[in-house]
Amino acid sequence: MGEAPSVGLYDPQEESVLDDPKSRGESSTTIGVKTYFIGRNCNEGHSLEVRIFNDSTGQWVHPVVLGSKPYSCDGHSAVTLGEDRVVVILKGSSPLGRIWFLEVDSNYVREQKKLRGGSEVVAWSKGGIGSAEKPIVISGPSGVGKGTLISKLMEEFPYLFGFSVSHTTRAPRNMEKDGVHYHFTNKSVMEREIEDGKFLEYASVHGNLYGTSIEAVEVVADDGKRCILDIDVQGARSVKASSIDAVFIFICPPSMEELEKRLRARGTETEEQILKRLRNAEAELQQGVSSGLFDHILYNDNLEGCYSRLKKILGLDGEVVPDLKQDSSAVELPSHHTAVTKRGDKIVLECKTEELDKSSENLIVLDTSALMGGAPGRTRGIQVYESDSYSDIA
Ligand SMILES: Nc1nc2c(ncn2[C@@H]2O[C@H](COP(=O)(O)OP(=O)(O)O)[C@@H](O)[C@H]2O)c(=O)[nH]1
Ligand SMILES: Nc1ncnc2c1ncn2[C@@H]1O[C@H](COP(=O)(O)OP(=O)(O)O)[C@@H](O)[C@H]1O
Repeated sequence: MGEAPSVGLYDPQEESVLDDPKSRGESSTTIGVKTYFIGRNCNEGHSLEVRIFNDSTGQWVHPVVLGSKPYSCDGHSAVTLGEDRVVVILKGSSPLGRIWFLEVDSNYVREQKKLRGGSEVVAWSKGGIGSAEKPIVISGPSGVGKGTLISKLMEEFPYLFGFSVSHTTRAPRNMEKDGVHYHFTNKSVMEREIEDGKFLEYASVHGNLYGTSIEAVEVVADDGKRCILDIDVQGARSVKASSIDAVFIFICPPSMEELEKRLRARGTETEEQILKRLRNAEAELQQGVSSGLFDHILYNDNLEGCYSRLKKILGLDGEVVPDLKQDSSAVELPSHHTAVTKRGDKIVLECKTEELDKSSENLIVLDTSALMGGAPGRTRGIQVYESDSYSDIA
């Protein structure tokens, strides 16, 4: 294992060590020959920045940083978890979540390194407490009724579901609003954002680019809702190959004639676009039905019947509608901790609480033994509980 460099802050201008990182709120954690320095950047709204010292080469590296960055005003603690990630626990007010993971050698990071010609890459993933419900991916040919079914679901259960607003380079239709139905963008901007690692998946569909940004899914999860993605079969395949664990649903038309009728009746496409969509529908249907990619295939013959079957799949057909909100029974993480230690899979925070003018110490345990997901999405499955003493923590 490499030794951490003499403590100090790297000055990108000077390429030299300046002062003690602790005095600037910077943490350092070592995995193998690399030490990861994580500290806030006051020039960039207090986002946490990452730089790496490679002990074997004696070089400092500024990695490509993927994912949304955490923000911290009051400091943080960092501990390694296995050989592939660092857990970062923020102090102070953190409306967007207190637990973050910096992946340094996960499958996703290795893939991204390869795509970027071997450059050093790290990726942030926000931590999710408890096991939030899986996102729902809905695919199917144009005009089959995906949007109609999703709208019905969102109208009936607005507090349970949130729609992942995709980016697209196609022109808006009459009634479509930017930021609501899609984020309308152009090809060069979207290609640059894809290059910057801002998208969970993207595909060229009917001659335009479409993609789901990491942020689109995060916004829904931050709202404590279950995310619905309306994406094509290529996008569904990318999501399936990623760390995101989702429910995959494919919607089929009763016949090609009925599909054509619905597309024409919608009246949103030109004749040329309708013909292109119908041509593409054949291949989509074949892949959707036979690829084994989808967990459920629904025939949208009669709308109400199809909607009922969709609700059944999602466990919404009973009298008691389940509370799909994120685990509300979880212990709240206090805004400050005084020390952090690691015991196997468990991270223990020592916290001081001030109540009725009395201060007491307690231990908050973050159990990471059943983590799921990870960058480019969330890392879910953290269990949080209180403990009276270290001896109770197995
Ligand atoms: N891969 C991918 N496909 C998307 C995304 N957003 C929409 N699509 C798909 O793009 C296709 C065309 O969508 P759209 O232009 O809205 O037409 P519509 O399906 O006829 O309503 C549909 O199959 C959508 O499911 C996305 O973010 N990623
Ligand atoms: N089961 C159905 N029967 C008849 N028309 C339907 C049905 N489901 C949807 N439609 C209609 O078909 C058209 C296409 O539906 P839409 O939801 O826009 O499809 P998609 O989002 O899959 O492209 C819309 O005009 C919609 O009202």
